[in-house]
Amino acid sequence: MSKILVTGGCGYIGSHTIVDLVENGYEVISVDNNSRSTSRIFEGIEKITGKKIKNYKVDLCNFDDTFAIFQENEDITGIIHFAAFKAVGESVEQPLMYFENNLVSLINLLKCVQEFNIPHFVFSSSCTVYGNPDKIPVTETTPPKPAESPYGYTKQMGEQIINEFSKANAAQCVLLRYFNPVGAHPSIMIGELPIGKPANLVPAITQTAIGKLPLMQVYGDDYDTRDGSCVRDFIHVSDIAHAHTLAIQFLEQGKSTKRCEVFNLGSGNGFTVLEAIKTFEKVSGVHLNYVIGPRRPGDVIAIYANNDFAVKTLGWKLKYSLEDMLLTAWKWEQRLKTDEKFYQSKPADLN
Ligand SMILES: NC(=O)c1ccc[n+]([C@@H]2O[C@H](COP(=O)([O-])OP(=O)(O)OC[C@H]3O[C@@H](n4cnc5c(N)ncnc54)[C@H](O)[C@@H]3O)[C@@H](O)[C@H]2O)c1
Ligand SMILES: O=c1ccn([C@@H]2O[C@H](COP(=O)(O)OP(=O)(O)O[C@H]3O[C@H](CO)[C@@H](O)[C@H](O)[C@H]3O)[C@@H](O)[C@H]2O)c(=O)[nH]1
Repeated sequence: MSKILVTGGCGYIGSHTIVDLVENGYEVISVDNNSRSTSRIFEGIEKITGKKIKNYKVDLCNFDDTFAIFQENEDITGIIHFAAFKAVGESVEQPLMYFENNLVSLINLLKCVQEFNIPHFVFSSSCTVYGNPDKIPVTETTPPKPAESPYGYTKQMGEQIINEFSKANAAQCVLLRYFNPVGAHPSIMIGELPIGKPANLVPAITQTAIGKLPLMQVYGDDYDTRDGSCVRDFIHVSDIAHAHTLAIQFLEQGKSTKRCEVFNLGSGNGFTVLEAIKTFEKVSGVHLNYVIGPRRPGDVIAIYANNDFAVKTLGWKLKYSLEDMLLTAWKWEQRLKTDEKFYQSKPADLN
């Protein structure tokens, strides 16, 4: 059985991917220092899969501790690297913290890939590498634009580091560019746990709907789009998760013709912020308390994916609609309300 090391396994996308890997017969271990998450998420993973997952509470920026995980698990066949800081605004305020955490952890891992001859490496990238594209939908060959934030630079630099690494090493790599992952596992046993006031749209919607936030703002309705609000490609987190299993299978089956392959992971549909809100109101039956506010600096106006390459090459079939994404996110928010520790969570008391 293949053994996959998932970094950031307690996080939003990592936890959903662990479930998908286990359901597809993989043995999984996780490493997460819980700087942005709680290991309590494994209770949910265990309920869904019936499996206990071993997590190493290790900071990947610590090389010796990271190396020790590989010494203890010499049979690791692949790595899926999610662990990173991801808040765009925070990265503008604390750029060095972002460059250090996201790049040092990546380099430490790649050193271990080299040292232990790990054949397969999958990296969490982002459509942020396309910036404000001249033409939509974007394909994998759409030229990258300069990043809008230090966070964005860590993704662009991460891609470059892996590209160069793969030329000089035996490992084969896959870069997955996510669009806007939202929603929760259909079992509602795991989902997103934003820390503090959510910066992202869907947690802002669900927290407003449940009354945790009094009101939310739509950042701008004067863009050149069909209703004036920004356009995004929302994709269910479980569909994103399954693409990781397919990426590992693609590498294992020797189907990659390149040392480093890139895939867009989006639904291929663009919805506006106001359309997402209307869809939420329809599926939840809740009237959302929102106002139109000013534009948020740095926001991309409109982006969505051409996902043909992932669909054809990986055999990726999308299961979930925008309605499913918003309904599962809403059910998860309602579930969190019954668990005060999660519901009231701040970074320090998550663990
Ligand atoms: N969620 C999104 O909208 C989105 C979009 C595009 C790309 N991504 C990327 O996908 C990946 C996963 O995102 P997510 O939404 O699951 O984020 P998340 O914050 O929920 O999960 C990341 C996990 O990594 C852990 N971590 C961070 N630094 C670490 C370190 N140095 N050592 C060990 N563990 C560490 C955190 O504790 C957390 O559990 C990230 O690389 C993110 O940049 C996310
Ligand atoms: O309270 C809110 C929050 C968001 N938005 C708008 O909703 C859209 C989506 O915003 P958000 O959910 O923050 O996602 P993005 O800005 O598209 O960025 C996400 O998606 C990128 C591409 O995957 C990742 O790189 C980022 O890390 C991730 O935060 C944008 O137009 C925002 O202005 C609002 O109107 N009100």
